[in-house]
Amino acid sequence: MIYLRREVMEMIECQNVSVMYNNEVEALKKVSLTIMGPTITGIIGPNGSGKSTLLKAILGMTRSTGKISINGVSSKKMLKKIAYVAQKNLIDLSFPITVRECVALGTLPNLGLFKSVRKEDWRRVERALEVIGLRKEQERQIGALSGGQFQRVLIARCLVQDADYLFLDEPFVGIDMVSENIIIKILKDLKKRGKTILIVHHDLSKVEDYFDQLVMLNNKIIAVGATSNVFNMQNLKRAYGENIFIDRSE
Ligand SMILES: Nc1ncnc2c1ncn2[C@@H]1O[C@H](COP(=O)(O)OP(=O)(O)OP(=O)(O)O)[C@@H](O)[C@H]1O
Repeated sequence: MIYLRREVMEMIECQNVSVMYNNEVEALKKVSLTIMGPTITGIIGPNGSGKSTLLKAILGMTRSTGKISINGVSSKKMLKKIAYVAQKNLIDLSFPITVRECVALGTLPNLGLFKSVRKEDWRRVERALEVIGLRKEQERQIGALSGGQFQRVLIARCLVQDADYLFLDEPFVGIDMVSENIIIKILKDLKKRGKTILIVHHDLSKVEDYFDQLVMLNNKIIAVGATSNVFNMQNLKRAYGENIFIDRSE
């Protein structure tokens, strides 16, 4: 059998993208960048530097000026191709839904209105639960999971959606090391399968292990490119200030 590798180059492009909240906070100032895929790209910068806003602007969740395109098409027309996991504190864990049902929500963007989840989709749900190691917990309510387990469920929902792009906002905050390692392994595997992954991240000690590319922000672009070119003291000081300290010890 001959396997043909997909040679389409994925690309996210922002040209002069600005976001102003309430006519007073300029969260993004004329941000221009190109993210080539498949890659795992980290978006880093201090608190309030516009990291989440950048994801939301690409997703059309916040009003922006400038031009944002994915593979040359306006990003708003590409939303079906993007799976998004918001910051954990924005998700209602008291919603009465089981792990299995939560993962199955990932099938909805590809279903027609009022259609129910198909048999083959439930098989994809089973496989995703297997990959994240939570098959035994599938009938549990999501509110009864640990933070790390819940984050894994959200990743499983993205796997089921089978989107080309994955946007994750602070996926590793407040989770255990086992879950973090499982998630990063899955993400590296997804990259090998051609996905382009954007992660808002704040733990600088992991940056070199996790990301091929970096977007360093401080409301404007400080640097963009390969992690080996961007992640240096000079850029870090420009983004975070002179007192930056990185703890690389485990
Ligand atoms: N909905 C909103 N209304 C008004 N201001 C907002 C809104 N969302 C974000 N901001 C402001 O825009 C700026 C950028 O916020 P954003 O959440 O994008 O930063 P961030 O880098 O993701 O921050 P953090 O690391 O703290 O999560 C901040 O000053 C924030 O207070």
